[in-house]
Amino acid sequence: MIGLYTAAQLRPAEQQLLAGLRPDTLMQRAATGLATICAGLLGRVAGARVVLLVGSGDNGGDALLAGARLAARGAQVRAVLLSPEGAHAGGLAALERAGGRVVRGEDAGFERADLVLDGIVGIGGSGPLRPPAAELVARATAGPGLLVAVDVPSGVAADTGEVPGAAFAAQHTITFGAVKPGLVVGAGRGLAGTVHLVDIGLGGVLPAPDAVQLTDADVAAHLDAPGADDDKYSRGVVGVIAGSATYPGAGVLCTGAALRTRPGLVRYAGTAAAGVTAAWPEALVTSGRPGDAGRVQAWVAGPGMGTDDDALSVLAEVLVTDLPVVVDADGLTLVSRHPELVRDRSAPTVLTPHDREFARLFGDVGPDRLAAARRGAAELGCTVLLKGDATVVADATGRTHVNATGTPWLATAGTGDVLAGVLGALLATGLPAAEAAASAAHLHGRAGQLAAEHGPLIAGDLVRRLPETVARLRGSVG
Ligand SMILES: NC(=O)C1=CN([C@@H]2O[C@H](COP(=O)(O)OP(=O)(O)OC[C@H]3O[C@@H](n4cnc5c(N)ncnc54)[C@H](O)[C@@H]3O)[C@@H](O)[C@H]2O)[C@@H](O)CC1
Ligand SMILES: [K+]
Repeated sequence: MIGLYTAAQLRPAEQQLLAGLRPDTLMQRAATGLATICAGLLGRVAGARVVLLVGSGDNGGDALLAGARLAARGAQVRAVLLSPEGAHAGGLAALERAGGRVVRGEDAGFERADLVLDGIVGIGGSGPLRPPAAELVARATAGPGLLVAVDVPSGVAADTGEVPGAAFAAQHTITFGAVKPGLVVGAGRGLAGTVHLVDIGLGGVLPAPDAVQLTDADVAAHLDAPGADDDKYSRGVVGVIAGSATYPGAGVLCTGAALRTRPGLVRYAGTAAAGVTAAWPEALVTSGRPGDAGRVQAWVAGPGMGTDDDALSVLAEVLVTDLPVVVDADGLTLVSRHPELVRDRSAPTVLTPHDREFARLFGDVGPDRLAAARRGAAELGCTVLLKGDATVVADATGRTHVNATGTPWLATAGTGDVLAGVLGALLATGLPAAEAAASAAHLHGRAGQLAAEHGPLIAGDLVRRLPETVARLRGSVG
């Protein structure tokens, strides 16, 4: 599990750690890590042209100290100071001692730079990047130099990923102590590039994280192989309500995904029964009501089921049970009209909206996706899986996961139906809703990555790749 930490969580931890250390110890550790990674990215340090963008806080101090280390190894380092009187004095002195030079923006040589290090602002930033910083960023990023951000790309809100104005579009972000949410979610995710974490020794003093990312190993732990005592019922029976006689596709994809994630038993209830059974003879189908399907441990309801009164009565029948339920797609439209169907439940419910569905349920997502998912979850006392470039899962207690897998190729018809089926299968095993939802997003993203290795993907490819994805995840942890 990778913990994501806000500035408000990091600062006291840093203070606590610093209490027993020399005042500049953490900054020196940060700068050493920064210089080492920059050297690795450059390949050859001697003679490399490095430009530092230096703000007046400690983020600029990090850049100056790292620049000093690179200069000491023979790099030609130039520093542009946004506020000459405010620049970190120790960092500036170290840079000059090592042969680095302070220059005006016009003399930075961005057009010939090998690497630009953005130390304008880190976790101390607020609001849109101010005009002089924004102008400097525009010029710096137009050149050929490798774009490396110190701690957080300037202009990205570290806690949320909000990007309210101009920002440094980094190819790499070298972050200290812990990964910040803004590097992995929202608009910030798209500006952070590859994230490198430098350990500055905070491990023992960090509180519980604000949010987490699951790793392959975390998800693999939920995908254990059947034991000798297992039978088709003991692995968790999923019930699927999806698709219609006219449009059976959602039922086929959702049922297939559930079967392929955790083969045991999948039951299907609805008017797409004929299409589903043709595609998946392994599923037990009924064209009747959910109550006719037989016993299940979790329901998935919604993809392609329609939004008329019949669909509403079917959804209501499932939501009055004391079983975990995933509500997706058309089911979300129905819940937005009848939120009490979810609010009044005591069993776990997972809602899986994309942004427009979320807006219908809870109002606009806004720039802070973590806060939005938490808000929705608290409002209806459920788990919200907010789909996106980095899917966010929050439960009613505020526990939050940010997904770390996936590919833009997943933005194609039917992939949501697959996710709903994967999630239903995991929920039926008895996993808590938030774990099931976060694991499903992770697995779905990995299946997408695997399918994309073979070319442009369609949703059916994800279903086909699920067994191999599960095998790879399990294999990755031996
Ligand atoms: N606190 C610690 O113990 C450590 C901090 N470190 C570094 O210190 C950084 C935090 O330092 P600070 O608290 O000094 O804050 P920052 O350096 O992140 O930001 C403060 C500076 O940014 C300016 N600023 C704020 N918003 C701005 C905007 N919208 N446009 C332009 N300028 C803006 C402020 O005027 C101020 O000069 C971290 O991001 C990290 O890089 C690291 O050295 C590791 C240890
Ligand atoms: K920065």
